[in-house]
Amino acid sequence: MTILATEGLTKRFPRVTALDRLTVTAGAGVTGLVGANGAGKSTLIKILLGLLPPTEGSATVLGLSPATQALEIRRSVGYMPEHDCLPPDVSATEFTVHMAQMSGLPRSAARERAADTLRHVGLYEERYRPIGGYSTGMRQRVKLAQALVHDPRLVFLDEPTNGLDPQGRDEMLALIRRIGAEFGISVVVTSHLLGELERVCDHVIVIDGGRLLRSSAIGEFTQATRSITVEVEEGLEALAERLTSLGQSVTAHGRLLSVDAGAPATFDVVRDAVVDLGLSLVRLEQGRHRIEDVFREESASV
Ligand SMILES: Nc1ncnc2c1ncn2[C@@H]1O[C@H](COP(=O)(O)OP(=O)(O)OP(=O)(O)O)[C@@H](O)[C@H]1O
Repeated sequence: MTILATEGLTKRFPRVTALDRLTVTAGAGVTGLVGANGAGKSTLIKILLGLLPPTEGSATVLGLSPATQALEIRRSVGYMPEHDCLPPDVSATEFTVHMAQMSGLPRSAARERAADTLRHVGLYEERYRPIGGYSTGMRQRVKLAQALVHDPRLVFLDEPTNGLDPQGRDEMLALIRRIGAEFGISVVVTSHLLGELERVCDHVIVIDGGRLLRSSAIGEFTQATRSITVEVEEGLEALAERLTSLGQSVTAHGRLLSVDAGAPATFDVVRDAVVDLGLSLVRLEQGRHRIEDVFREESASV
């Protein structure tokens, strides 16, 4: 089943072309939409929702046209925007019930759905507190709840991990996986980090400067870009030398080292080298790729 398709989709603003003849399709499941800041991700979502008209080209969402069937699309699609303007003086329950009613549910059904949805996103205990006192992570969950409350077939999540600490990010990613796997709702989720989407997506679309760079199943991405990122407080050069002498392929990116992880043992080799050299480890992560790395690989392989 195709959940979205674009054909030559172009959006020109007076000073910038945000989308440039984008032709892409995505099927059911969790799709990651990846691109650096300004790549055109939010513009694409807004066009798909019928909130912005394209300059040229066409698109469909769940087989519907955003140009002529935006209301039908909003009935079946949820949207978690990147920025929020949540009212500070109402509770998550009041807000989510209100959003459910806005999408056509009667009050009693809206209350029931809001309670269920808030429980699913992990906001049940705090649901009667005013949103003004919520942390960033809780606000993100309110935004997610309002996107899910009308039981959509598809949700667009625009940068849902923005502003979250590592634990909050992990929790949000786990929730996204559950939305796709347990509730059977298709998800399109944006991020500027391929590494975090790798963990939850079935398919990834990469855009750069409004153009399609790549669209593939996640397996093809991870094979092509598998690496380990390591950051130490001091002694990065010594670590790079040690790893190179151990036969590892190492690239420095400022304060970070990226190590090709061809073999499963590479992770242990890096950890042992850090310990042997007595370095203080800040970060050691598998499979976190900056989007720029994918761009480099793509242009190198052209
Ligand atoms: N309403 C607008 N008027 C003029 N330019 C705009 C408008 N909306 C977006 N743009 C420009 O279009 C380009 C793409 O923006 P968009 O918000 O779609 O990118 P993005 O990939 O979502 O990045 P970010 O994560 O930073 O929001 C940017 O150069 C942005 O400045």
